[in-house]
Amino acid sequence: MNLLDSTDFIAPGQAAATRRGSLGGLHFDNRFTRELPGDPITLNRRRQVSGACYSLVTPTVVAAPQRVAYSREVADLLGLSVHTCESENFARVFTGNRLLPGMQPYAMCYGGHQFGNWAGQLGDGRAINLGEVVNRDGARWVLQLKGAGPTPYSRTADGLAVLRSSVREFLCSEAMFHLGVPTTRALSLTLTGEQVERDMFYDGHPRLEPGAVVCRVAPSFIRFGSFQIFAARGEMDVLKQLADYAVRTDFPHLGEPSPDVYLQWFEEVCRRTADMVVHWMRVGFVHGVMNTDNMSILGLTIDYGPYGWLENYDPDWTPNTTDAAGRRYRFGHQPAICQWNLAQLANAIYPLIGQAEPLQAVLDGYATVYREGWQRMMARKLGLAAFDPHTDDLLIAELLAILPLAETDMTIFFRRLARLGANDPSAPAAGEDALMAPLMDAYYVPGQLTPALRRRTVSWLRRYLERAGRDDIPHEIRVRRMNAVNPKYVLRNYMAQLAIDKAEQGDFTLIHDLLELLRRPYDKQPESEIYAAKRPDWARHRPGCSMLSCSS
Ligand SMILES: Nc1ncnc2c1ncn2[C@@H]1O[C@H](COP(=O)(O)OP(=O)(O)OP(=O)(O)O)[C@@H](O)[C@H]1O
Ligand SMILES: [Mg+2]
Repeated sequence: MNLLDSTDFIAPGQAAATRRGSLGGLHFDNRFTRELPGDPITLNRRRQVSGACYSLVTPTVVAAPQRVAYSREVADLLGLSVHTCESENFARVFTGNRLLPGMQPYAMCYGGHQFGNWAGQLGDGRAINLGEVVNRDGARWVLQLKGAGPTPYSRTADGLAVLRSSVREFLCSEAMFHLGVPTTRALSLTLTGEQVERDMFYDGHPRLEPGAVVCRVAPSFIRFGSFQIFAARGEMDVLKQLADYAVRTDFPHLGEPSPDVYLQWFEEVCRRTADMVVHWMRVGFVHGVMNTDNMSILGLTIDYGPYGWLENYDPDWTPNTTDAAGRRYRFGHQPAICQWNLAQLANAIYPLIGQAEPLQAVLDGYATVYREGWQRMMARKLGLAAFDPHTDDLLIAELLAILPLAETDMTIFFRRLARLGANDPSAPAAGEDALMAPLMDAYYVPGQLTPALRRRTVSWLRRYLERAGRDDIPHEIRVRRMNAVNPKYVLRNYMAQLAIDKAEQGDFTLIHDLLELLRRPYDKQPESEIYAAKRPDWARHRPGCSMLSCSS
């Protein structure tokens, strides 16, 4: 039987499907709702929800579900065939119009610090979890619709998402995965057939935009703020239940929960978070809204809102106009913000451990874990065999001091470094023009590369080549290694915007093309060379390309 035959569906509002078991390949096992306390009130009304990790809520039925795109890798993870993904029912299920037996939709309760201030209860205001699929390998994947209608946590907002932000979320989740960055995944992008009003820059110019839903997929969507809310309310029993659940479900290798295991768990969360942000720094990703409600307990990148990609290397850049004044979430500040967020998580779980010192020690350890991870990563970007503290701290510091002095495309610059002949003993002695030639495409404004800056850059290149030459790695191997960590293609801000512009006209081809391109971000793809080039000039100041807001 086809998995998504209409006979397999029940409409929202009909009796909730409580039947567990497999259905044409999708096997639901809803451990989160089964094991954790739920909200006894099932009325979908905005309110404070106490003593509960979730509220049962049904996605809002929409007018005309239409599939825009899906990720075949994520479909495969879940065991969904191409035939199923291209069926009409697929769009109905993944906009929330139809529930499959075994699904039990719910919104999660969480709180969070937003821009450094405690915001109280936030929760899934527009995300609705459909259920947990256990796939053929026994792996657990939670399916979550973003933009599926209001929930008790919607506060003053509408519970919806627009095509613009959903294209960005869909493409970037998958692009990040293929870059090797820990992330939530995206199964599908669908249109609802309804219009949603948004004031993109909060400046009194609302417009109607097409409504859309992304189906996200992750082993868990638990956030730092999921623990904070219970600690803040003094609901210690729920805090403990959630922590025990998280340890048992997602960190089973740590053993049965105990104060010591909670500490080890926190240490692992610190390590995973450090690993995630090292990857962000490697590929030039700026999250844009690193509030504690947007931090995954699994160390996954979550919430692709006003994110952006560093084009010219500028550690002070933030894509988020809402953050323009304080630049709290600027590129260079992300590792420190992770530590600040981890400190909030430590505060929240402190009652489970009862001792501040060991928590503080783990938190302090984050700085070391991050630094070492960053050093290894930078050494790889430069094609060095290993980070040598005697020389490489200064070498890298000088490079990062030079890059912002002229607008220099980060992605192109690092990718092109591999073209320099680091194994050739005569390379450092090459003339200035020969040394600079592979890098010239990275400069946005030729005039900014003054003779003094050019001399300084050349002198750094010579130093770098001498240092790299000492490693004695064959050229082809060095190039291969560098090309495996320095992407050729990233989702440049303007590329997502072009895909949005077309999609809003009903043309989804660029979404499909970019999804395809970004499946192989490290490979040469000659037919797509244009996307490996610098951001075009028209995109320099265009909204959506250089500045974004939280409006989505
Ligand atoms: N249109 C909306 N309707 C209802 N709630 C919303 C809406 N937009 C954001 N929220 C809620 O506001 C809070 C902060 O929003 P934020 O922009 O971090 O999240 P988000 O983009 O909706 O979702 P997520 O973190 O799940 O990716 C969250 O509780 C979120 O659910
Ligand atoms: Mg969020």
